[in-house]
Amino acid sequence: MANSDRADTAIAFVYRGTFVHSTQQKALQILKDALLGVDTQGKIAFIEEGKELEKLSQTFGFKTSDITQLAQHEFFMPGLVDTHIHASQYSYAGTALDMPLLQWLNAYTFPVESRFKDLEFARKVYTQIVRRTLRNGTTTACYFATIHTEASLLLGQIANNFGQRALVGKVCMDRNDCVKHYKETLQDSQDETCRFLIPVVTPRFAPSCTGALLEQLGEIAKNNNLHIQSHISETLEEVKLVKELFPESESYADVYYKHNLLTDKTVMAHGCHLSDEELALFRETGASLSHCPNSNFSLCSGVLNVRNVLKHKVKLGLGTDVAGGYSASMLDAVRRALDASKVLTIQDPKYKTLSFEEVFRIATLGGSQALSLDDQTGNFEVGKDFDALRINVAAEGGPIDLIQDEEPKVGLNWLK
Ligand SMILES: O=c1[nH]c(=O)c2nc[nH]c2[nH]1
Ligand SMILES: [Zn+2]
Repeated sequence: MANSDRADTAIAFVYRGTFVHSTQQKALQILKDALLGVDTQGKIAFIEEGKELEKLSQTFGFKTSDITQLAQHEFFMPGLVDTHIHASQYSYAGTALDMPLLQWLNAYTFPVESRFKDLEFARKVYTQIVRRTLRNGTTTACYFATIHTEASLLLGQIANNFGQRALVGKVCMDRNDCVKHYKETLQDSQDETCRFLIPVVTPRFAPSCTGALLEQLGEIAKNNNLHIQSHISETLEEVKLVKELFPESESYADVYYKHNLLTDKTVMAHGCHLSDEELALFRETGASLSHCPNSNFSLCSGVLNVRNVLKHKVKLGLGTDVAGGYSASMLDAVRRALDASKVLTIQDPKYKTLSFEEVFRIATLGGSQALSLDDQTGNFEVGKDFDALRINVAAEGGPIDLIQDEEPKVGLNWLK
């Protein structure tokens, strides 16, 4: 939209100062002394250099006295996007990390998740996780809830009340031989997914679902143009199990593909052990991956080769994967993603370590692309929602000690 068209919308806020974000071309762009206007719908009306003030105030009809000036040590950045987090598992985050995935699910996860039929327990945990992630700078989250529809709806309501952009999935699973009461019938899983408002169709992962359920979920997603989320190729043991359970499929990715669950609105967590052929299938279908390094280290699952994912032009976001990941902070996910990349460089010195700037992009713009929300959020482009964090690196009692007279640097320590 041209500025003259945008001028028709009333301006609610104008900020002047430093803006840091990513674009397709630049992993990290620092705009110093920029002016950003937000319209009454919360959308970015303009972002231009400070020297354009006169022209902008005439075009958009705001007074210079209305401008909010950021302090020297402040900047705006886009809200962080957590592309994979289990809200229900927050109740035991930071504990129970002494087993690999399949055993961990049976010993800890399923028994805890089965408690979410109790709405008061659900309200308590879901309020805490939404509060905590918002405090950590996560303005958009793609949540797994549990198999319970009412509690999953409650999570959506709580996120909405706190002002967090949330995709919420009622978990679907009609196969669970370990905690026998924590599963649904095929019919219930289908009916409850349809009853759930704005659902993210959420088959837990292929081993928890029969082919019949995967097929129904693929149909529901297709008929209603819905987002889809699941897990894929997190551990080698899981890959082997999927081969046994779905012998007719060529690969793990093919299981989802055959059931119409790999689309341009799909986000799959992990993908540590995907082959190049499977990555090509992701690229072809427009499906994306959520890189969850804390979880991958904590459950000893594997190390995602992010360079290879990017080389295959697969959309990629970052996820905390609470509680396989012990931290609900996306800043932790950024740090772990860098660690994971360095592990690969240690193993093969020719591996080009990811830069901080690249991981910043994956945590913001990449996440919005992975969730197919990049028309609304992810960076400071005109027309998108103003979805931002105001960072003060010199905040009283904050975690950073500034060296006098130095220019503020963008690094890994602006948030606790
Ligand atoms: O990290 C994970 N957390 C889970 O809850 C889960 N379920 C299936 N696969 C999973 N992986
Ligand atoms: Zn997960």
